[in-house]
Amino acid sequence: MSEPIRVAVLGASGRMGTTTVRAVQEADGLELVAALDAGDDLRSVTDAGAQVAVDFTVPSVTEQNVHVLVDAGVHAVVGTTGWDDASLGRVHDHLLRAPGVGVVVAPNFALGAVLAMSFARQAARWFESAEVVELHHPDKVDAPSGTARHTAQGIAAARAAAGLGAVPDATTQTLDGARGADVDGVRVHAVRLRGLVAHEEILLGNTGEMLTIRHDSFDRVSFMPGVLLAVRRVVDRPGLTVGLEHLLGLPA
Ligand SMILES: NC(=O)C1=CN([C@@H]2O[C@H](COP(=O)(O)OP(=O)(O)OC[C@H]3O[C@@H](n4cnc5c(N)ncnc54)[C@H](OP(=O)(O)O)[C@@H]3O)[C@@H](O)[C@H]2O)C=CC1
Ligand SMILES: O=C(O)C1=N[C@H](C(=O)O)C[C@H](O)C1
Repeated sequence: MSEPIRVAVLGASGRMGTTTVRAVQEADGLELVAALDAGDDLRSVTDAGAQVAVDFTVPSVTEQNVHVLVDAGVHAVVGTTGWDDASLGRVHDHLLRAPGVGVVVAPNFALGAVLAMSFARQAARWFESAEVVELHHPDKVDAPSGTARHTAQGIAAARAAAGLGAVPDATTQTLDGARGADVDGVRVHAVRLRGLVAHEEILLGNTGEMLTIRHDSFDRVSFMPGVLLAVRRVVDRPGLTVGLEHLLGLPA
């Protein structure tokens, strides 16, 4: 039998961190060797001999964590939000100087959410209108969600590739925020409600019809199959991968 993959979890006491620690401990072929929280020294990841670190921390520290891990030759699986083209570009460039090291950044590890985003990209070219509504627990610190941004970017790219123009919208008078955030021309709305975990609705409209694509994470265990898949794959996937769709063989 092959040796287990040695895994560290960053943000281990958080909502996702605690679920990830449990999932790694229960997974075949993985061994939890370090669990770090705010204030812990990242050197304990390498001291513990971790091959892969999973980051579920906070947007303000996740990029710096990844650079430290890459310098140490540790593969990274990142679920923390807050990434943009500039921060992803810096990690991409860093990885060119660290051959063999892999980083997977995924805004959502729930298989249904990744499929919903893929379906939305596939459908987007056939609809005049598109808007995204994300709904989360009120303890979430960022809005809109990383998933909603990724969804809107995918829809916008599909619309552009199909030669569609701007989404129709006659609004000229509005309260600030009433039409949500503009992500590449696609409106994104964020709801924060006690009782929710993580939910998204993608609304696609034509005259006389609407297609709704909805995904619900009712429990954080929904993210774990995707996290474990990424941990197992990242060790043989050098460079930067953005989005779990690439590991599931879905069209990007
Ligand atoms: N990709 C995906 O599928 C998913 C992504 N997420 C994202 O994951 C992130 C975490 O979410 P969630 O678990 O709900 O948030 P929490 O606030 O529950 O957890 C974050 C944890 O990170 C800790 N932390 C802060 N700074 C550091 C640091 N420098 N090193 C190590 N740990 C640190 C915090 O500690 P302290 O509280 O002491 O500051 C806290 O325990 C968010 O960005 C969220 O959007 C969430 C769900 C799914
Ligand atoms: O903070 C959360 O809870 C979640 N964050 C991620 C995001 O911002 O997209 C993934 C999921 O929506 C849960």
